[in-house]
Amino acid sequence: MGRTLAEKILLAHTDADTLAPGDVVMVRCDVVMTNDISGPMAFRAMERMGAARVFDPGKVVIVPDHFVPAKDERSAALQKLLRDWAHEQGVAYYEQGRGGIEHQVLVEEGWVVPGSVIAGGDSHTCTYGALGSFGTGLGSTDIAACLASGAFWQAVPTTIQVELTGTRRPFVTGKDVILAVIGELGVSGGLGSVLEFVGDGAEGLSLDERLAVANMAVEAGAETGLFPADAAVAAYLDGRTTRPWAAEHSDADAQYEGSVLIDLESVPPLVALPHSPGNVVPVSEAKGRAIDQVYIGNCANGTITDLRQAAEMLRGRTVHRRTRLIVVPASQRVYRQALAEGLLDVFAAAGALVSAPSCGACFGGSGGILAAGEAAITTTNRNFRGRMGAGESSVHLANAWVAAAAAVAGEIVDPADLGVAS
Ligand SMILES: CC(C)[C@H](C(=O)O)[C@@H](O)C(=O)O
Ligand code: SF4
Repeated sequence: MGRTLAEKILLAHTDADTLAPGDVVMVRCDVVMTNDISGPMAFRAMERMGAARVFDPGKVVIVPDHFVPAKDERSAALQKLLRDWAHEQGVAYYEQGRGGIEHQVLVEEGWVVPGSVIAGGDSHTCTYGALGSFGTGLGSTDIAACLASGAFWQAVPTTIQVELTGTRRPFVTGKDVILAVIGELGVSGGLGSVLEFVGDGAEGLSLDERLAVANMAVEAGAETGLFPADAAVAAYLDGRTTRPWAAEHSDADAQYEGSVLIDLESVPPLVALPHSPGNVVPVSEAKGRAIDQVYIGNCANGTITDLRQAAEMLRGRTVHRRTRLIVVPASQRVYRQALAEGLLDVFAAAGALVSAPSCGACFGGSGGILAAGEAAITTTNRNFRGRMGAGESSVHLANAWVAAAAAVAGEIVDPADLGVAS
């Protein structure tokens, strides 16, 4: 019987001769990643396990990103612990100013290659599926086990095939593709599964857009979201990594748990209404909702592609007087690229605040917390109640075109109604 891409990757990382969905197998990791929240917890768990050193310093990456720059004494202490630990263990460490949000950093820095297994102390480790890597988020105790032994227990997931066909309409991005999928599957429809994206519509997504899609696989409950590696991935990795890799695909007779077919021509720009990423409606149905804060950033949609879209919408325009706009490039590389392209000046001229690469307000950490009664539209991936601040605030999720258009209008609008500034 044929195997899915996920089964092939996992099998290559176990000592087993065969595996099937539901089997619990010990999987070797190629990379273990953790951050300033999950890291310190994992280090303590590692100590309790009696492990003093990591299994392989060349395979461990530490990225402080959730509370950077340190927002208070506590976050400063956590970051000091992380920094000291990383240096003591001799593992890779991306200091603020040289890194950014963990997932963007790992991809940019060539840690992520097709066919690899990456264990991350963060639920959006599934982002790496954009490059055909089995990236998966684990709890801190599992991360501690990975740091100490280089392996973790994984229940072999089933695979749901998501076929994307056709051409996208204007102002429709990878964000809308994944919102459409979550709208269809629901927030737990992917539990115990991997989402595998195939079809001409998947191949037509740029790498940045694939990152946005894979990133939100976990919002459908999935273990990860996989794109089989293709020429676009090969081109991206060229000169970026020395890690060996090979492109794999699911066999033609592989067994799927289910399938979803999305005709991209029928997908308009979408908005996930408060308080669930599964609460998806066409932007036309969200029109007219007043917006206090627009936030363009996060590990799903803080890429140069997102910033270009936002800048195109904002060039020569100003942010509405009742609204504030915060733009957070996902990494220092994205920041510098945006600077070189003049995008940061477009934002500043429009009256937006450009912040340092960080998780920032995405999870209510710092730099843009919402007050009770406030409404936001963001390019982030979660809009649970209280996610960005007060329990009585509300968050809408959308792509960068829609978010930037809302900043101009002071309310949610269809970006097509506004058009891009000439
Ligand atoms: C705090 C952190 C470990 C968490 C996660 O695991 O995803 C965060 O990044 C989030 O997006 O909620
Ligand atoms: S940007 Fe947001 S979603 Fe991504 S890792 Fe940071 S807190 Fe989590």
